[in-house]
Amino acid sequence: MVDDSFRAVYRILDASANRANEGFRTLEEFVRFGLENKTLVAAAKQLRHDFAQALARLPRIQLVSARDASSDVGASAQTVSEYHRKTTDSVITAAIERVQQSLRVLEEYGKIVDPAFGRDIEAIRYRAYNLHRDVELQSWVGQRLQRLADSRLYVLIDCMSDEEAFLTAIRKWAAAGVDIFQLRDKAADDRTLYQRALIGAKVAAESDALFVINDRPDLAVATDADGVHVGQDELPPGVARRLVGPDRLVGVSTHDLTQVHAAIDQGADYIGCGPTFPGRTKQFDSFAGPEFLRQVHAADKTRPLPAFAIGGITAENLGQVTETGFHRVAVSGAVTAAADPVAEIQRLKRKLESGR
Ligand SMILES: Cc1ncc(COP(=O)(O)OP(=O)(O)O)c(N)n1
Ligand SMILES: Cc1ncsc1CCOP(=O)(O)O
Ligand SMILES: [Mg+2]
Repeated sequence: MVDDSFRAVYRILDASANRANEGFRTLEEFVRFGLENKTLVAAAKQLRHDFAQALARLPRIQLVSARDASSDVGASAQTVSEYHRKTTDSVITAAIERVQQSLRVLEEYGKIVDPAFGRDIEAIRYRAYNLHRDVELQSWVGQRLQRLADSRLYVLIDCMSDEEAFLTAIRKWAAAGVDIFQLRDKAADDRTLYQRALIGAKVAAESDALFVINDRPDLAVATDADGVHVGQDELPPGVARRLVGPDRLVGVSTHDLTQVHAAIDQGADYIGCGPTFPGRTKQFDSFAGPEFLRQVHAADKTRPLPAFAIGGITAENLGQVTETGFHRVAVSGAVTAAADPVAEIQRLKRKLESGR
């Protein structure tokens, strides 16, 4: 029979142990079947195993004897939010919170029964914090990579006349179908770039569009942008990666297949391929043209990598791009200089999605 003075403690430990186990398993299923990340699966399994080892210090028969789910006054106290899970991210967040809260309860009340148990659970709790960090980062970068894979229309924008015009354009153009924005403004000072990028990253995130900074990994990190785009004259992709970290995107400009393969080897998440046609935003002495696009599309190695044709692309010449096999484009003047940018965005998007 359970000593009444300990009965409440045993019930608390029993409930928290079950809740933590359920949370660990919920996380592990996402890491295994959602992220398909072997390293994280191994870490999650090991943590769950070590947690079970720590629980073995508790008098199990006492915990089970004290269990009385039918008289649990907390069982009927539900919050509305616990029945709402919109995405796997919200499931993961709830599971992480459940594990962390349960481990803290086990640690504090477990010390009453066995101080060594409290110490074991404290160590498990800190390992759980790190695992949760890695799962959330992987999940966030996973989302960015998925949105990148789904992207078709990429628009390069400058700082525009003021913050309001900048913010309004991003909001309206994202709603019209822009998948990725890149802030590229060679005339702007750092403070202006920084302030616009803070706004752009936030507004783009609200609209499910990605927001990338041209040339500057430091600004991408400082403004929590989704990534950075570097050309052949900027920092090498591997260095940009070191600066922005594993959970942001690194895009690389390419003008021939050698540069394409180098970009892939250095960990690019996507490539820009051009310049394709003469345009108004940047002048070139020569053009890689549609032939380069055909080469990239035909090269097996580039298969999985999102590639955006760039340079003088408009709705009028888009057909010359899509017939090479490309179905992603990066444009600037076609949208920013259009009389009706929203209509132009919709026109480009329709053509990209229809393939003609
Ligand atoms: C998507 C995309 N592709 C290519 C470029 C060109 O980048 P880069 O060669 O570094 O030239 P600048 O844009 O820095 O003048 C790009 N910006 N975006
Ligand atoms: C930055 C850059 N790099 C290659 S072409 C280009 C400019 C793209 O702008 P537009 O679409 O107006 O030619
Ligand atoms: Mg550049």
